Amino acid sequence: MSLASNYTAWKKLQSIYDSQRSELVLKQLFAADPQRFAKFSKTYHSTVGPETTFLLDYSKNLITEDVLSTLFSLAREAGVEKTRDAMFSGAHINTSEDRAVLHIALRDIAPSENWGIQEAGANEVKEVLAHIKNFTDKVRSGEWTGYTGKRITTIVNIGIGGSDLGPVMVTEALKPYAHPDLTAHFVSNIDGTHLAETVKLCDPETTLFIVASKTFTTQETITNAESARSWFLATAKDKAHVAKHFVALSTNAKAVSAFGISTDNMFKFWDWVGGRYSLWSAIGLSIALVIGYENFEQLLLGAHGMDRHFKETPLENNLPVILALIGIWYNDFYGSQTHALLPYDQYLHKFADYFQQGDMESNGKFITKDGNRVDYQTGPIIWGASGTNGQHSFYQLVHQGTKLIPADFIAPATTHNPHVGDVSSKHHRILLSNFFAQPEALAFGKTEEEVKKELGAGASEALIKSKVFEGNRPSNSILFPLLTPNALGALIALYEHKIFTQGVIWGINSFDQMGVELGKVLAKNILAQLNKPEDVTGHDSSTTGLIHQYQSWRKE
Ligand SMILES: O=P(O)(O)OC[C@H]1O[C@H](O)[C@H](O)[C@@H](O)[C@@H]1O
Repeated sequence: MSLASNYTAWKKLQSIYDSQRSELVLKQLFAADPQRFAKFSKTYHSTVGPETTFLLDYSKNLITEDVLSTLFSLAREAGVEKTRDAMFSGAHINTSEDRAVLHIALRDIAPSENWGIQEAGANEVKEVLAHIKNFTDKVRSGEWTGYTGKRITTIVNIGIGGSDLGPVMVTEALKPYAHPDLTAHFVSNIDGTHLAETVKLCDPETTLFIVASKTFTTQETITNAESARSWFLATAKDKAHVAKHFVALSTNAKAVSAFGISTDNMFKFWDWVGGRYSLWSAIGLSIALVIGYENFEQLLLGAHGMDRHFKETPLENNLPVILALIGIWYNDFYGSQTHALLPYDQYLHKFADYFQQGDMESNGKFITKDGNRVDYQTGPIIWGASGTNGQHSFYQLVHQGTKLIPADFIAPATTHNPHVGDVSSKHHRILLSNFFAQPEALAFGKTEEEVKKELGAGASEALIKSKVFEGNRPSNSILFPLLTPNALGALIALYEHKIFTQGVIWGINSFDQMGVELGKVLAKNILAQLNKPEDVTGHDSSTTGLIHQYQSWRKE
């Protein structure tokens, strides 16, 4: 496998960038081609389940047909199609861990394509889905009761990283579908404050703890779960009651039993499900509890539709591939460091947080699969907030700062909350007017002449200059009818496959996460030294100094 920078198409892209960059001006490109929107936008229609549609408009990007076709050549040269097919067949494309990558098999439903069947064992997937359905139906109907016979009203998911962010993001996004009498909390941080503040809101008689951990060895999760159990037993007393209030989601049955949770109350998944791709697996139990199994299935089906699109559509019409390639154009040729995800939907307020792990843990790597150091940028820094809040904080820099920040604007045409008080339609129209205006302002800006005209005679040069918007700042817009479980599933899968495609082009392994290990090991070593100053050995003077100061100040 070669470095991406050695590909012919990469070199061609570099020369296009060097020679044509000054011509890539959105104002001119739009003026020169009235068909630009038609040319550079696509509507996605799901081929499975209920009609899920969305429009991807990528016309406000610094691209021409020549740039795009060279980007498609790059994808072909890098073997995107081949590696994609290898993933769907169950090949061990996660080479460093020698594992298949089959989150696509978790949502391979109705009708099943048997993707990666040998590896995934479709029956096992179905069995776990049936287990989830059975359990969630019981809890939601009140048939499953706590140790005093009361129904469960509160669930607390204890997990971190992929065992937390997906469930948090999706349950927030799909609140309109939530069970009215079930409240969900999520505890992730090892900071005891997180659990302490959460259990203040819980009654041990009516709370169900879901211990979510793929490995079941994660320090934060196991510590939080142990503390939650002792909080529960302080009231419930009898250990036998734990069975009604603690379930586990894991690939590690042995560790689950050792923790004291019966394997009957364990929902299993497999090592071919990456943590940051696991909301579709048993890790989604909290989602299914909150929105109901049928809606959870719709989420899976939405993703399945996008999987098919990704697998079957030629690259030129393939939405995840288009997003990936445009991202590479900015990341590797314009030198952009970040990519903003800006959903104009309060329900999607955790979307950027979710894809911080999804994208940055997948593609934040400097070593290729065959061990070479890359000589180009890989994964972008993902960040963002829901509109319009961001407009009143960081958009200043996006519009007039010195950095090029490509952004995706995401919005539903219809809101779940058309009526607020006795006001109808107003909020959503204002919201969407901003969703349309911001990409327009970024792309086309405001010239000095326009500012001068506005300010009239006598305005100082400095004031005029400060009000100029250079424009030519790129963005994608994604518009869909309504944020349903199905639409959300498709949207998440769209970004998952974008990440995949970029990883293949950069030649890195998007499915391991070696970079999180070193800190964990050092923390373990330091934890054993925290008692006494004389135990603190083997560190640099800064680390030693910090620990000594902590030891002198602490009051526990
Ligand atoms: O689900 P767990 O095994 O508890 O892992 C939780 C998280 O911790 C690890 O450090 C990884 O970086 C994440 O990818 C993972 O999602």
